[in-house]
Amino acid sequence: MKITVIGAGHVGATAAHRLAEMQLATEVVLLDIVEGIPQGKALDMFESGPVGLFDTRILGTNDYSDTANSDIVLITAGMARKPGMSREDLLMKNANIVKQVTDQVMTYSDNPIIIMVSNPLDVMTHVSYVRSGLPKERVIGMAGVLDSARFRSFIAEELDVSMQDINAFVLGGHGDSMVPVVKYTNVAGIPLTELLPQERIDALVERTRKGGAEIVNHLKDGSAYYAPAASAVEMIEAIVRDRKRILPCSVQLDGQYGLNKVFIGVPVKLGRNGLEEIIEIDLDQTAREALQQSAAIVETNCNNLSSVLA
Ligand SMILES: NC(=O)c1ccc[n+]([C@@H]2O[C@H](COP(=O)([O-])OP(=O)(O)OC[C@H]3O[C@@H](n4cnc5c(N)ncnc54)[C@H](O)[C@@H]3O)[C@@H](O)[C@H]2O)c1
Ligand SMILES: O=C(O)C[C@H](O)C(=O)O
Repeated sequence: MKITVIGAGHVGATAAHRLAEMQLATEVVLLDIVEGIPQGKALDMFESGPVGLFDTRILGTNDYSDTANSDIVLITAGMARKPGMSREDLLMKNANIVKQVTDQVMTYSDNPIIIMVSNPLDVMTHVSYVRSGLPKERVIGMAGVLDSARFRSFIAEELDVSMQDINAFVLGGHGDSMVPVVKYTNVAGIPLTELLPQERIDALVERTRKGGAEIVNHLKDGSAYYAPAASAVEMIEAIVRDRKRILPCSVQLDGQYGLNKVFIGVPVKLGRNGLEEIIEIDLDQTAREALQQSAAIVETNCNNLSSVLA
């Protein structure tokens, strides 16, 4: 198994190290446009092998030929936002980066599974899907796992219970219009609505929606990376180990939820073939409308990119 991580910044480097420690690949390639950074970080990670107890080879490079025949490619290249910015403010710059990165990846790997991280997430997944020519099962965006992890961590803290017992789904686009689905949120099977009053649930939902911005406002010069990297690696682990995990991911819908040809976060089954099934859950009217609103924003942003995608 060969896994390439494009972008050796905060998310990319953190994910590469985690992939190596978990021995999810025999070889991890870390590529960045800046000379020296991927080489230095990869060597540093490799040297942690004897104490981290892993044998994964890690190569840092600026040369796409080193990514040849990758099974999985994690794309984290691009700008991160700063306080006051929305993820959409990154649209044009990152679309050009993701387009160029995808073209290079596809020059050296015939049939990789691409996991997108760069923002705005759903639109960048669309860009990579269009440029790569890969089937939709092989281009998947990471956001729902992160947004759900945030919601789960806030619920665990509020109830003073183990994170392990919290199940939650956050669907929709990875933006202010994301859709935390309280109906499917439970603590060891007990519906959240039986454990918390509605106003506390509303507060946790609101904090989840703004979870990315909360961290940007602390960091001042960049965005979250520990939870995002862990979330991307959870998706990769499901694929590498053919776990058939049900995780919320951004995938292209084909009529499900009344939506067509748009990338949006929904529950899917992830296994060796990438996206193995889109799961259509019953949503109440408010959640269904919120999902459709979220999808409309993604569609508008994709339409604004026709010149980049030409
Ligand atoms: N989907 C999510 O939930 C999620 C979570 C966190 C971050 N993100 C996004 O991920 C992206 C990366 O975030 P980060 O914190 O790692 O940023 P970062 O600035 O730390 O790293 C980005 C890296 O991309 C590299 N890069 C830029 N252009 C490139 C190119 N053409 N080819 C190769 N590498 C290139 C930069 O040199 C840099 O090292 C951002 O767009 C951010 O918004 C998304
Ligand atoms: O908030 C950001 O810009 C980064 C990422 O999308 C996040 O949710 O942490």
